[in-house]
Amino acid sequence: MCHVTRIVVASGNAGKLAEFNRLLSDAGLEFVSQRELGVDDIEETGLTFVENALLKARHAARVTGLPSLADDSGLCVDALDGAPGLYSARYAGTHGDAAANIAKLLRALDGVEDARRGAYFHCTLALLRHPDDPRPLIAEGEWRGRILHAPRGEGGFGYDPVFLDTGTGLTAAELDPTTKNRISHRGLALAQLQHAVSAL
Ligand SMILES: O=c1nc[nH]c2c1ncn2[C@H]1C[C@H](O)[C@@H](COP(=O)(O)OP(=O)(O)OP(=O)(O)O)O1
Ligand SMILES: [Mg+2]
Repeated sequence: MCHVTRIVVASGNAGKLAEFNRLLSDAGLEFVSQRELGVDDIEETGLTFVENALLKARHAARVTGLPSLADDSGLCVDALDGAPGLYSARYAGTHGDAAANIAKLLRALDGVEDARRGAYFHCTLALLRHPDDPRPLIAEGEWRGRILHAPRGEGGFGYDPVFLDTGTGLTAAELDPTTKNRISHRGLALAQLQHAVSAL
């Protein structure tokens, strides 16, 4: 007998889902995206990453009856006092318009020298065993780098083409997916939850 635990990944972001699929290829677990199960995106009304991650995870768990994993993440730029941060997905107005978000970010940093273009990606993950789980598992990760003056690379999603990983000298969009997962905010956060996810 083989018992397969299904977990809903509470995200509508195809880039995140691809990264989760690669990270979560453990035997005995089946990860299903919320869209495949007919779960719609909800409004992210929280004022913190953790609140938004919990809102998304709870909604997906409630609709599907499955344990759920949600990710709330963003890019925090030093010279912009942490903006776009929590509002990264809707920075330029339309939710998830990466090209417009990048254009707005590069405009906001126009004339700022390299030494002052530091930034980090933040990721908060929330894992709920059921919608009313009173002790959700939370994990966080950060990835420091620098914002370039123009996009570079074809991989990844979101702000990846303008985010330089100073360790490798490559943008997040130039890194191969396995390397990005090993060093990224999302990969680091998920490493903390792996054990709990496997024990579900
Ligand atoms: O590794 C990353 N590489 C590039 N950009 C990234 C990354 N991680 C987060 N980001 C950006 C994309 C989006 O502008 C925002 C997340 O917003 P966030 O609300 O968490 O996700 P989302 O709305 O795209 O999908 P969903 O809420 O359904 O999971 O930060
Ligand atoms: Mg979102």
